[in-house]
Amino acid sequence: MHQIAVCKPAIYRRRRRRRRRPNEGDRRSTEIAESACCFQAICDEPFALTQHRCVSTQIKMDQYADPQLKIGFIGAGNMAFGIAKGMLSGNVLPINIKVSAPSSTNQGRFQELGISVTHSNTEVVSGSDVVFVAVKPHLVPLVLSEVSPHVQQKQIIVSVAAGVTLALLEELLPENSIVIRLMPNLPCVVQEGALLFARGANAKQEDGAVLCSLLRCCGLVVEGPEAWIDIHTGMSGSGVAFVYLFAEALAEGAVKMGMPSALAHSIASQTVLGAGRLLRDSGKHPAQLRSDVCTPGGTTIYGLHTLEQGGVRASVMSAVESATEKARELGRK
Ligand SMILES: NC(=O)C1=CN([C@@H]2O[C@H](COP(=O)(O)OP(=O)(O)OC[C@H]3O[C@@H](n4cnc5c(N)ncnc54)[C@H](OP(=O)(O)O)[C@@H]3O)[C@@H](O)[C@H]2O)C=CC1
Ligand SMILES: O=C(O)[C@@H]1CCC=N1
Repeated sequence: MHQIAVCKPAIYRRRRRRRRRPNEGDRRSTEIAESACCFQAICDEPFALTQHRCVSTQIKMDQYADPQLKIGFIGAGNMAFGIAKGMLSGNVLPINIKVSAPSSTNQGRFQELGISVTHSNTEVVSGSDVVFVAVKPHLVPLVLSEVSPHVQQKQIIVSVAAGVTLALLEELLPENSIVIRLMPNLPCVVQEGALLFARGANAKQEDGAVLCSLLRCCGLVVEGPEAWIDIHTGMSGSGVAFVYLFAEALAEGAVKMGMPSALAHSIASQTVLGAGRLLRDSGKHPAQLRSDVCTPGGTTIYGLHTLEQGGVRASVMSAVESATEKARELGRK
């Protein structure tokens, strides 16, 4: 039996809400009741992950983050920025976020959002309720040994580092620390991320709910067993780059056939976006949608035949496999 928290069903994702002020409680509870889109469910079948609307509701979670929560990021790179940007489109306020990094190289874009920055990791940890560890995987032991003396038991420590296991995180932090392992992806920055998290031994359902409430505007947020995190890393964390490669190749094909490059790239990105939205929002299997595009004897089936001859399906499956294996390998180091 897997515990699955689906925080943001696709059906609601398009309804953007303006940022709320802390005391807009009444309107918020009405909206929560209306949308009922953030809940914890117990599902027997992993297939429920694809349903976006779960199955049997057990605990209804607070849909919005506590506006008083203090959020810290250790690391000011691409992923920290993506998550912070996604959070700000919910009801998290920039004054409640602090980011640390050794250099100022990446701090400017956070400052532009009104987020405060520092070079001190311990300052971030000391002032935060939830701390995101967003440094490269090999730096996690160094960073956690530095901040560990400042970690308190009420804090939630969330690592986004590929391959770094809950067991290692728990070993590097004080006993009984609340630890969550999260694998996000870059489209969090445009609120279209796909995020999977697993709770450590001391992280309760409520801690998962707090994380969901913070991430609810980053995209689809799902809880699953830790064994799925490396797979999600290969399919979705890294998978975003596989899709970009496909988009680039689409555009290059069009350039080869004589279309101007800028137009080709613009149409390629819209094609990927449109195909993705239709796939997600229709709930149809990709094979069904593919068939909807194919006229018998028409252009698409000729193109698909060429792709199959090139082994694209096997290549993509192998890409997910090798990225997953690499994540597992990082975890064994
Ligand atoms: N990029 C992605 O799409 C995804 C990344 N991840 C994970 O996110 C994590 C971060 O990746 P990403 O954002 O791409 O990496 P980046 O290289 O963009 O950013 C790394 C950040 O870590 C900072 N840093 C380096 N050393 C320290 C230190 N000792 N203390 C505090 N901060 C430090 C860097 O500082 P400075 O700014 O000074 O260089 C930089 O801001 C990785 O573990 C990765 O596995 C997970 C999913 C997707
Ligand atoms: O390439 C990486 O290692 C990270 C993890 C997933 C996406 N980027």
